[in-house]
Amino acid sequence: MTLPEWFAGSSEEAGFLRLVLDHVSDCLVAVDTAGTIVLINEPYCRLLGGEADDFLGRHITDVVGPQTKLHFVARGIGTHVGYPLEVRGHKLVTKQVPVHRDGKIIGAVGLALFSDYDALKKTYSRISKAELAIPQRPRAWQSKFSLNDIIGTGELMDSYRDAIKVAAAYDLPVMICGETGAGKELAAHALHALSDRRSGPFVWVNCASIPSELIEAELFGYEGGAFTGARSQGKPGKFELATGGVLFLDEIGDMPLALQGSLLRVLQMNEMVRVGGTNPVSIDLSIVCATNKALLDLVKVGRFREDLYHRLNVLPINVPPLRHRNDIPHLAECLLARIAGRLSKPTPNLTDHDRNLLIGYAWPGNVRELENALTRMIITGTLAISAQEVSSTPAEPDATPPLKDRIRSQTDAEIRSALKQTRGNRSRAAELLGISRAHLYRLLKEPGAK
Ligand SMILES: Nc1ncnc2c1ncn2[C@@H]1O[C@H](COP(=O)(O)OP(=O)(O)OP(=O)(O)O)[C@@H](O)[C@H]1O
Repeated sequence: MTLPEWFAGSSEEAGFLRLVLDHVSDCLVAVDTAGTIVLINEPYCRLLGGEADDFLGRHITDVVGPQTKLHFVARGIGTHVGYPLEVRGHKLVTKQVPVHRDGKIIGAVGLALFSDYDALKKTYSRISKAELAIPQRPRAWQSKFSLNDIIGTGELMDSYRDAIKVAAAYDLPVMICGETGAGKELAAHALHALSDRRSGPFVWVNCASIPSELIEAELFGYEGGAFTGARSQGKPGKFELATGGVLFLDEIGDMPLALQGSLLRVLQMNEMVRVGGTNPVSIDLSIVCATNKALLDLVKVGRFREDLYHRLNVLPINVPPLRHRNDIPHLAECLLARIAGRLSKPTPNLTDHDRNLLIGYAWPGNVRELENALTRMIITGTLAISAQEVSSTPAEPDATPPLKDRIRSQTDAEIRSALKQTRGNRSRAAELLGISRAHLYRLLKEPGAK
């Protein structure tokens, strides 16, 4: 390469830079503000069919043709990225940008991004295929709430929050039980936000709201043309979308029996096949389920598979119903401020009468019902709860042991049963529990394990 004075120094750096430019397989040319070629690398010389000395010192339009814009760019007139340029029969896609020194334009550099359109087409097709292969992760698949969003004071709420923290610390299936509106979905979001999988997606499915004939495709995805109406390029299911994160199966008690069998197989094998597909895809996610039904009762009447129940119910979280909580006025005050803020209204104060109403009512719809009553209060100015629904004595909290202890004993029971079934074979017991062997060993070594 023949070089301009300012580039032709004999320092090691200048030599190295010259070598780099010659080794770059893309064509590169630089001009000064007059459009005169001051630098040209080997690949461009090869493409033009000459030596650098044949081109240096000549105007760029003489060498590559009148369609180039590089001499304009060198005078500060524009920048061109992805500019198509035909040079001696070669169809290039180029980038032409000005070169600045001390804030002044001193020339321009032209670089071929692609040396022919075929190379561009091939690259485009590779990118498209790679994009199709990567499951798209829309921003929507994120947890929206954290532990801080769970309002509540007192022992009952502390042990409920502890149960979420414990569940978030393990990569084990979690079963969240609680009445409607008590906060099961909120707990699932908080769990994901606390877990090691928080940077992965949080994908939710409501098993009760998807028609049973569609739920399999919704969960496991489908290949193109798997059924009438299927998208031609297929679609990833919720399992694939949740890769690396948490899959939240809400209302698990409403999952059709046939699908329960498929789900169990997927959890046992740790891999799934899309509907209409043949290739198994391995899965890497945590399962969190929620139910407001007594699953064991469903098991007894044959509406929920017992084996699936045991596989999913490894770490239970019981969300307390509102009537068992002794912090209702505090919760109501916090919610009033939150809802009033959202509605851009002043926050009303609770009177003693309001507090008594709140404490005395049974709240069958739990926190959701409370939120609705408070929203109406902000709008109408009065807290209206139907008098006949207010009981004379507030409900007492259950005298159950702390949730942490219940989780521990539940985990122990599951492990004991698995070890019994496998006659003490820990590898097989781990398999049966759907956890790794190392995980089982960790659980067995934990303080309090029986
Ligand atoms: N401890 C809490 N602090 C603040 N808000 C809460 C709390 N618990 C529940 N909520 C709010 O109550 C509403 C109902 O909660 P969520 O949807 O989590 O209940 P759910 O148990 O999943 O109900 P469902 O069974 O009907 O689906 C939501 O707006 C949620 O943010």
